[in-house]
Amino acid sequence: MASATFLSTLSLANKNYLLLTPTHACAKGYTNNFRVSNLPSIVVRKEGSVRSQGFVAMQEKGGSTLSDDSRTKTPHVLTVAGSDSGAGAGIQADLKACAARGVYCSTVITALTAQNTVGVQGASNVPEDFVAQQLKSVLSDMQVDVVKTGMLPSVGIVKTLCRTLREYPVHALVVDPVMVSTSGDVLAGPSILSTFREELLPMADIITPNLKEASALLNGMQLETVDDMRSAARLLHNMGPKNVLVKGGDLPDSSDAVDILYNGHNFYELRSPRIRTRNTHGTGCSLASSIAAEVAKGYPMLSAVKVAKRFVETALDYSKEIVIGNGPQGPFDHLLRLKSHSQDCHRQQPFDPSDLFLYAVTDSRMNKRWGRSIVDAVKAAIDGGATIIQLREKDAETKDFLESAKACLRICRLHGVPLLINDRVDVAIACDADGVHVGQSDMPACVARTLLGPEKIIGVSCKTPEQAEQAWVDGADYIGCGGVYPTNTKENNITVGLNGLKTVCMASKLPVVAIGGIGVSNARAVMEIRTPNLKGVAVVSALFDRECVQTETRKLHEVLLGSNIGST
Ligand SMILES: Cc1ncc(COP(=O)(O)OP(=O)(O)O)c(N)n1
Ligand SMILES: Cc1nc(C(=O)O)sc1CCOP(=O)(O)O
Ligand SMILES: [Mg+2]
Repeated sequence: MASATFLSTLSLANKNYLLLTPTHACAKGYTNNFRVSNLPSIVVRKEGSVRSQGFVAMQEKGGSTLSDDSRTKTPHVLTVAGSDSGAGAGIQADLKACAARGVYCSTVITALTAQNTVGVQGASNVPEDFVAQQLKSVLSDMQVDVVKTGMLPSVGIVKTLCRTLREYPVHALVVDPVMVSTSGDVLAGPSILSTFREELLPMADIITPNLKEASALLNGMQLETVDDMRSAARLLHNMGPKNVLVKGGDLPDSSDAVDILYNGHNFYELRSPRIRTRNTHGTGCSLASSIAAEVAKGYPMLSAVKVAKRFVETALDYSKEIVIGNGPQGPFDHLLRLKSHSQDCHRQQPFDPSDLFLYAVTDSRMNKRWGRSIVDAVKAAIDGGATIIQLREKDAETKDFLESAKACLRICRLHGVPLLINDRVDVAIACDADGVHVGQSDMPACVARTLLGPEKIIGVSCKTPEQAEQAWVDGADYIGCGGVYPTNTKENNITVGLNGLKTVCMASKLPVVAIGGIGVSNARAVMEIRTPNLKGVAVVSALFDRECVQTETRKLHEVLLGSNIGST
């Protein structure tokens, strides 16, 4: 193995950074029996603040040379567990949890189970030597940071794992001592207990038993109170793991979910409100995998447990209503995406450029002047024929803006009209709007895209072909081009005129909506530049600085229909 001092000779091309040696790493909590090839490196600024955490790739066992650069390594969890055909628990839950927590997850399958939300209908163990082969395949090739174990159905498989881990030590071992499924089916019998106690637990950085598992490991000890959990944690700690997390989810008479973490010195009582849901299948596997994921990223154990618990609770809460399977214990959604929306309140359609036909952009000052609420303004515009709405509330307090946006969204969803938020990506995310419109000095579209995901609509204001090209590169869906005419609505706005509009349209790979000083009197002239990707007009004052928004919108709608745009 490369010596520890060898690492301290490392330096980066950029002399402003230091690479922490194993001594530093140990001080940061990386104290386990990791192999040097997995040694986490922490790059810090000279003045001491952590810049990034990563892992330096080193030559496999026995090597004393580092790889030729200081590429950061993807945190990697290897799960050694059983397959759940229903995909709520086991290997499948581990993969989803790790993906959700942003770490790579490889898999060694110990057993196949025929399983669903009703229970476990069948199980078949993978032969020991094939478990050994899978372990070797992964550990001899990939730089695994943390091994997480789930269903280990035979003494032979536990022994195989322990033997392999001695041969290929990793940074940390997270043991979820799975014995009984949530449905009550036995996944690892009592014969396994002594091997757990004698071989596996002493190697573990953390074990995560629930009350039944803790009781089984402690020869049937009664666990009914939080004090009992503390006693159990202490007794289990005596068996050798560095940390014990006794999960109190099954504790009777408790409105909170209480877990006890014990590290041999301190007890931490981790409480959170109990989430009432049938969708708890796979909670234990997901929690252990999430802890493994956070440890793989370099978090100390207490932080890893807290973050993992918060993640699982959020996912459970989010998934309260999802319905998968007919049994009593449904899976939950790790990626927070399956939440059911009723058909009429969830935008199902991808962005349709023809939605830009009559684009109504609100203005808080105008609404105030005419004594109408933003919700009433939006309703009236939709009734008049607006095909897309943008909330451009420059003076609104964030809290009020969010509330109004939610109310407007309900109306827009009912009518199938997309609702975008001007400038405020945070508000768009918070209310689950259909997208945002950003200008050249707002959040860059590529960043908004990362935050909003691939499906939301992003519009970008562009006055030049170069800006239009950048909007395309950044992943925008459309551009707004203006000011076509002078406007009082936006201060110091440069007017590009019909020629400028045409130039941008011809250069743009994205659909275009024209904006600035447009109303009933000139909308036709705008559309008559007749470039195929000019799809409509965006209008503020000609709709909202008027007594009757609905009437003005209807008039503009008629003009636009007359100009036969969007059809070329
Ligand atoms: C459809 C549409 N086009 C252009 C704009 C202007 O956006 P921006 O340049 O960010 O200016 P503000 O609207 O934020 O003042 C727009 N809002 N909508
Ligand atoms: C918000 C906005 N953006 C513009 C641009 O040129 O990008 S012009 C503009 C104001 C449009 O308001 P009205 O329809 O009242 O002229
Ligand atoms: Mg803006």
